[in-house]
Amino acid sequence: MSKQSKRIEALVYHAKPTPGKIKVIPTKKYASQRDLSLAYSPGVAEPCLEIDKNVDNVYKYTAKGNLVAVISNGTAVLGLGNIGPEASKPVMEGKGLLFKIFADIDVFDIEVNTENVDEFIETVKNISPTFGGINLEDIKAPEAFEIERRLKAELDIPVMHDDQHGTAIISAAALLNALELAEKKIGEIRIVVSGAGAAAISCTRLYKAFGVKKEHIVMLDSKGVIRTDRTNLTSQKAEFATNRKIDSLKEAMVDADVFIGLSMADIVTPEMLKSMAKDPIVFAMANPNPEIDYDLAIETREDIIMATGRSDHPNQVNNVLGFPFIFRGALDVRATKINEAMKMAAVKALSRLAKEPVPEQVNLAYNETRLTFGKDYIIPKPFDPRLIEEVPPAVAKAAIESGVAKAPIEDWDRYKNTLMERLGSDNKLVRMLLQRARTNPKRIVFAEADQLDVLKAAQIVYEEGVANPILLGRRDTILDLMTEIEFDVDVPILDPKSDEELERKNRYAKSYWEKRQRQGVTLYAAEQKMRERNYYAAMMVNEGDADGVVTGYSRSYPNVVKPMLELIGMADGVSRIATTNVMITQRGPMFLSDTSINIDPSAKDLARIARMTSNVAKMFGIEPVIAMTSYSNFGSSDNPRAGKVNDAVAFLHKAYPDMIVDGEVQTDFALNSEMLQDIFPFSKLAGRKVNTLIFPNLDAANITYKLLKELNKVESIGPIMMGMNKPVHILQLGASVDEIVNMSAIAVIDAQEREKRQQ
Ligand SMILES: NC(=O)C1=CN([C@@H]2O[C@H](COP(=O)(O)OP(=O)(O)OC[C@H]3O[C@@H](n4cnc5c(N)ncnc54)[C@H](OP(=O)(O)O)[C@@H]3O)[C@@H](O)[C@H]2O)C=CC1
Ligand SMILES: CC(=O)C(=O)O
Ligand SMILES: [Mg+2]
Repeated sequence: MSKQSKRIEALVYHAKPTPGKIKVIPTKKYASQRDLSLAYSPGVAEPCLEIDKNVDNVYKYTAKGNLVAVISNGTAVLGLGNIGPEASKPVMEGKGLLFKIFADIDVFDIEVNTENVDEFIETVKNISPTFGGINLEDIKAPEAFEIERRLKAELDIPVMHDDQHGTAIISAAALLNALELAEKKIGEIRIVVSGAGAAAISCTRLYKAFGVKKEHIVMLDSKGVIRTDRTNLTSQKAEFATNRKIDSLKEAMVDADVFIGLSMADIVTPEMLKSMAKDPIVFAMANPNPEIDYDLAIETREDIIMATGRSDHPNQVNNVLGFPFIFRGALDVRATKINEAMKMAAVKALSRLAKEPVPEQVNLAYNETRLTFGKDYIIPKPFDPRLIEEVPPAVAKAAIESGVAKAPIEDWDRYKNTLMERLGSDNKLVRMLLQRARTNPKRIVFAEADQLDVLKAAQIVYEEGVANPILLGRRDTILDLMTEIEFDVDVPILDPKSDEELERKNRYAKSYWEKRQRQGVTLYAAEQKMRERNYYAAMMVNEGDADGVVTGYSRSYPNVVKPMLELIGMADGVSRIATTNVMITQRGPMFLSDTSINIDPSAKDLARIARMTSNVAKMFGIEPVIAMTSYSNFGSSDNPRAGKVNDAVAFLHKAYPDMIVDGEVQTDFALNSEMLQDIFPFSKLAGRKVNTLIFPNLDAANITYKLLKELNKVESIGPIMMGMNKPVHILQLGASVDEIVNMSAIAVIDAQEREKRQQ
């Protein structure tokens, strides 16, 4: 994507469909008059009085305990400088979004219109009763130091200037790991720090606390090397002034072991890198563009360990890895501060996590076969679900031990469970899916691209780099719609009904005819068939002109399945196709099968459906725990309908003893592990969290998934086709744009998986 189109993409992302990135959602019922009389006057007076009696009750009756203020005055926004409060708002909203998706913390972003330190402090103090914590952001040095120091002293809720401490924590964890790889001792390294602002000063202080020697540090600001003989240094800069008689970054870099960039883009040259010591460690963390381009640095030195603040290269050293989890831990024990012990605990947790085996889910999200601790993986990835399990408990423990926790945790297992559940209902899986598709996009045919929603989805997957769409349908309609939605790019458009691309169409017809000429198909009939979009799309995949198909938006499911089965067929060893839907529920992703194809599957079919669904769950990086559902429990009914499910279970237990599957079981027992454990302790599901439900027939599966979708507004991915010979994915009639986008990502990943298996 060109710089210009990235720019437009970013602007459109922020502008549409609703300006900005954050909104407020009520957490209580508000449907009836009764609800409103509780939510507001008169009912609301009761919690007011309770809080008036005891101010700590504010944590019990209001959102304070989970609410963080992200506050800036816009004086040091990323590496963009002093661009003012309004221009800083997108960054602050962005932090709000990250707090929410990574740690389920709610945020109000607050942009304050003052550069005066006293006024700023007064403003924050005056609004602090609303919040459980204060994240100061993008405030320039040296004012940032005084603002943070005074607010910490004067408020009894955690205050952290993230550019200082978040960055220090993440980069220290990465530095410790990089030094381990380079086999260098922290007490011996020579380090150059470019930048002497909020981030650079705090990072360097923390490195010193971990053992870097002061005499081994050279720090630079916009005026050059900070030397002891320079006049008018701030006290923070003076802390790191060097006795060495050098003037420039170029001189400082000679024989340095580590470069820390917290200044601005493109100030480091390849020559400077070449002059560094063996196995140099370079953290170029200026945002959005680093001190030296990642690729240039890698090309320049083979032995480099390189990190940037960006997400599009390995080793993203960015405070996003810290603030959500640090505040989570601090809020959960009602810490009055974020102190050194808590910061150190976060550093250690992050550094340790990078050395542990990476869960398959993370490999899948980044399309890596095996991420392992090494030069390209010195710090965990932001999408790693272990971050919320590991970092907040470490921070919370340190808060308790250092005596700043007002509500210490007693049951740590329970706490860890609540942390996991916090992320259960978000759309993490969808993010992972799109992220993974993006790493190796495939050519996907959209067989109904002349339908507005299908075309919109094709536009999104194109612009997000999820897939390379091929648009099939009436050319004029497609072109008109493309103009309407400003999808102004050069993607292939093919119209099966027209006589364009006759050579291709004839080729498909001939190939189709050759396979079926002894089944009564004439060449003429084959040519006619190729005018039909689904036949044409299927032939594109068969002939290797596309990697997958997404279709079915405007036709009934069976009408689309038929041509796909006829042309593409089932995969080797498969005797039945089926579908599964992934429902993104409060308790996490749930696989429901078979939602679209087999009306009344036999016991053997049910076993096959369970087996195929198990494979799809693994493709998502999820270890399947499967309940074979019914209206009865473990033989409690002798009706053949329940018996069928029981037989399927018996077959699976025998053929696949390692599969975690059991039943027949009612859905309430399946979903309530304690109840199951109490009454059916012998079950393989007892004490486990079921994530896959296999239904006894199509009625039950289809009704359940649609009910969840409509009544509970549960997001659904699918129906995902299982058992086809090629990546063909069929939408439900009238699927939404989001559903089509998700399905396209599935088609891409399906194609990626098949490619991997062939290699
Ligand atoms: N990856 C991450 O997670 C994070 C990255 N950052 C990045 O760090 C940078 C600084 O942020 P922050 O500390 O908050 O901002 P500040 O405004 O507090 O500090 C900026 C510092 O950069 C110095 N500087 C400017 N130009 C140069 C130059 N050519 N050579 C050396 N130093 C220079 C300034 O010098 P002077 O003192 O003379 O003005 C100042 O000391 C930004 O690019 C920001 O995006 C920040 C936080 C987190
Ligand atoms: C990441 C961040 O906080 C910054 O660049 O300022
Ligand atoms: Mg910042």
